[in-house]
Amino acid sequence: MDVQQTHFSAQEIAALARRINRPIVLVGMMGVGKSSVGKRLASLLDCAFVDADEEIERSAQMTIPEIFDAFGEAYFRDGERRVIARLMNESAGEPGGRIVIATGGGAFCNAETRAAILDKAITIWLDSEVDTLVERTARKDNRPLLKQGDPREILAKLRAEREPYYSQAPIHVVSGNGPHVQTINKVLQGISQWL
Ligand SMILES: Nc1ncnc2c1ncn2[C@@H]1O[C@H](COP(=O)(O)OP(=O)(O)O)[C@@H](O)[C@H]1O
Ligand SMILES: O=C(O)C1=C[C@@H](OP(=O)(O)O)[C@@H](O)[C@H](O)C1
Ligand SMILES: [Mg+2]
Repeated sequence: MDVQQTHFSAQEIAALARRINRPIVLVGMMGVGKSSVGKRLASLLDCAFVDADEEIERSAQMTIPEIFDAFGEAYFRDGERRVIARLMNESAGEPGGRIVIATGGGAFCNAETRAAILDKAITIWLDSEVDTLVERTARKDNRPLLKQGDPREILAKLRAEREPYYSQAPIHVVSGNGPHVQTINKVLQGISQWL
């Protein structure tokens, strides 16, 4: 994403990037935009981007649906916990400690993972209405939890169950139906105000 598309000047974004001295971690429901917003945010801040789901797939040499199919959700959650612990530690090696990490939607519900992220990162809860989550998750067929019944019911139930965890993040950004840049502007503003 180009700086020109945001509400910020290149100088303002560079100055903000210099103030960031630890990982930025995106948490929130499936389809809220953690992966796609995270990638664009990292490119604007000129730092590395890691998607925890992709890391799990890379180390298992399997896709997430294949992992769920072959070994079940508990196995996936264990891998997810270990991968995020590793990413939180490795981020110290990035220039200025800056890196953007997109988590999978369930990761922040694990107490150990949540404590590590809250302790070491700038944590941003991306949040959307259920209708938006339904529409966005329907675009890709790679979320096994949504195959277990009606996706809208599952998303609404998980969103309500997980809100007590997500709401522990110090920065809350609502991602509406507009383009990515609208969410990015709110994220940049949220980080700037919180730092
Ligand atoms: N703010 C946004 N505006 C428009 N589309 C979005 C936005 N955030 C995400 N999307 C789209 O929604 C879908 C799911 O986004 P993704 O980043 O994979 O979410 P997550 O990683 O949180 O599950 C993708 O097609 C993505 O391009
Ligand atoms: O919410 C969840 O429990 C999950 C979210 C997915 O990631 P996204 O949030 O990036 O879709 C992925 O980790 C897995 O399918 C489980
Ligand atoms: Mg994702």
